[in-house]
Amino acid sequence: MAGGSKVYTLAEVSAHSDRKDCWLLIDGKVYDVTKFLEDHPGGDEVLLAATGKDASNDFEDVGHSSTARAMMDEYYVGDIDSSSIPTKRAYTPPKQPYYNQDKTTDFIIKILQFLVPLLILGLAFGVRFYTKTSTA
Ligand code: HEM
Repeated sequence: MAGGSKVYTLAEVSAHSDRKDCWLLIDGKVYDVTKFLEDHPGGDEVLLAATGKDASNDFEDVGHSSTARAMMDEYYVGDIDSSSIPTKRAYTPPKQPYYNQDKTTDFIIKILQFLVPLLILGLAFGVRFYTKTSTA
């Protein structure tokens, strides 16, 4: 099958996912690699495993040569209807326990951590001073 300018949905591409009929979706283009399965240097299993989805990452991860990329034209049958590919879900931050945005209490705690030892020190000096003067 050659020279297709047909637009397929992901569901249509997914319908061709076996050894006798194997289509791949790579970079928005649809390839019928059925005849190439046995000749693929990476084996047929990887190609079959890459069916029914956007195989662009799988294809790129292997680091295919320019020769491999040139071969693709031969198997090109059409393009993908991009609206049929599920888009990545928007990032939703994980639910966190209540976060104290108001730093006032933190600030008060820090001041107290600093003041309380000072207070104790002052008290100790006060007591010492008092006991000294009273006994003198
Ligand atoms: C129309 C699509 C594809 C064509 C024409 C193609 C062609 C080739 C060619 C010519 C090679 C030999 C090495 C090179 O020249 O880069 C190769 C290797 C390989 N390909 Fe593909 N390939 C296709 C799709 C895929 C996909 C979707 C996968 C999925 C993972 C894949 C996995 C591999 C692996 C694992 C190797 C072996 C790499 C190695 O052993 O060095 N290929 N392919």
